[in-house]
Amino acid sequence: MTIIIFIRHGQSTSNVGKILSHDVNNFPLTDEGREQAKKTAQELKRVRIDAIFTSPILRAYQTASIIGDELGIIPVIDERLRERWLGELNNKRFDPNDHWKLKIIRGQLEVKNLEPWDSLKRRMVEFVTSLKNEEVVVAVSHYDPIRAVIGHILDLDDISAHGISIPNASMTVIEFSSSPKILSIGSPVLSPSLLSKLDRYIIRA
Ligand SMILES: O=C(O)[C@@H](CO)OP(=O)(O)O
Repeated sequence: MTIIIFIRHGQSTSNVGKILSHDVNNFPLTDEGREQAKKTAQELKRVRIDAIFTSPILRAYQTASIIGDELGIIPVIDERLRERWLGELNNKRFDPNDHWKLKIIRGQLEVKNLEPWDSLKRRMVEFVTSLKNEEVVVAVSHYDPIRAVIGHILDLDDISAHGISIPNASMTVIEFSSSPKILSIGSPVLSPSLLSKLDRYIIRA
């Protein structure tokens, strides 16, 4: 069994500008995003962390570096954690009140080269199943890829998982075994109930 703590990167300039981007070297963390990452790092100090993996994309890598500095762990880049390939939506603004995904499902929008939901699920599950047993791993990724892990476990398609909220720098904790368990979704803190489930990994309650 492996415990994976998926962390969505801290707030970035792309989030503030409501821009979708799979670019690697654009859209850094904002000052708020750096503070969010530091707060999450303080939470993570409460459990034993064996490794940190991160998406190569700047906002995620910066988040992982802030956490790694606090925990004394050097983050390892893993391409499977990268942002969804957005095709012709890349670097485009989106309106959260008239979401592009709803437009697609209603046949009002077609997006060339958008990475399919099944591809997201496949690469995220490949990442999880490549991890060593009995490890506690931090994985810094993005909104859609983390939703895809939840979608895999709950057997939800992209739109059926649309309402899942994964705030910046939040923790989605998965106990991965032959029957995976979701221990938290988009949580800003490790709650006492969650810590009780991680009791053998706790350093400081
Ligand atoms: O832009 C967003 O809302 C999401 C989409 O997956 O990306 P990120 O988590 O990188 O902000």
